[in-house]
Amino acid sequence: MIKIDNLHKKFGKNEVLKGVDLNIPEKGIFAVLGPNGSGKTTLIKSILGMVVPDKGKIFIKGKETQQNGAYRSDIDYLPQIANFPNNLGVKELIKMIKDLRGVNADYDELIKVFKLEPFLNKKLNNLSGGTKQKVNIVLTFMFDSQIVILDEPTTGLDPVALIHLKNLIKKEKEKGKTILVTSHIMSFVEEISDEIVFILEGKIYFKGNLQELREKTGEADFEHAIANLLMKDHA
Ligand SMILES: Nc1ncnc2c1ncn2[C@@H]1O[C@H](COP(=O)(O)OP(=O)(O)OP(=O)(O)O)[C@@H](O)[C@H]1O
Repeated sequence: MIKIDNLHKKFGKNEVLKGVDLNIPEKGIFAVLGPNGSGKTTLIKSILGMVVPDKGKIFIKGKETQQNGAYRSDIDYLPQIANFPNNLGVKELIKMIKDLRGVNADYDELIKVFKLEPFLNKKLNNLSGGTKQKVNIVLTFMFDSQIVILDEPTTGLDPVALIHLKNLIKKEKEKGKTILVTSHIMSFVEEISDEIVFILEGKIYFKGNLQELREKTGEADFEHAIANLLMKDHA
């Protein structure tokens, strides 16, 4: 579904991606993990065409992304920091994004699940961080693309909203979607992920399922297994 060949990206002298090779098959939840600043968002933005790599190729469904931007309409994206226009109301924003995208959007159920009805006519700058994130989630999941990319989707969510988010992600996977997610919340990653993709020193240091991760690190506990990989950073 997503194939990345020898991807390089630097910002000034800061070499962030140093030859990333990655193959993400169809259907499943793939967690992109790594230390702060390791390049998770840079990798995601490269897939989305929001960062232009210095070298390397990205293929989505077999088609090279740099040659045709049309593939982007096949991806639903939840950004780490959503910069909403603050003077818009929630309902107006939802409608605006729907019209911009120009495809079918289904948001009534999502608004209900995340209990956003009381906020529909409120301006975005009057909302709490967690409520803004719920709006961010609605804007992502109201579409029905084959690929879903979620950059830190749990930020600011209360435990009830977190449960709804997890159910939503699992439900989307059952529809056959390919979901890429970054998060620093290990219990969340452990519960939802089929595979872990771990970035270290600009490359994919590990890719495999939870069992393979346990075997590689010798740690039965997921959080300790990830910490074990993270500590390789300081070796
Ligand atoms: N537009 C940019 N200009 C300059 N440097 C950038 C830019 N975007 C990212 N970087 C740098 O690239 C490195 C990787 O950043 P990135 O946001 O991809 O990391 P991350 O793994 O997502 O981090 P975190 O876990 O903290 O969210 C960092 O050192 C960051 O400062």
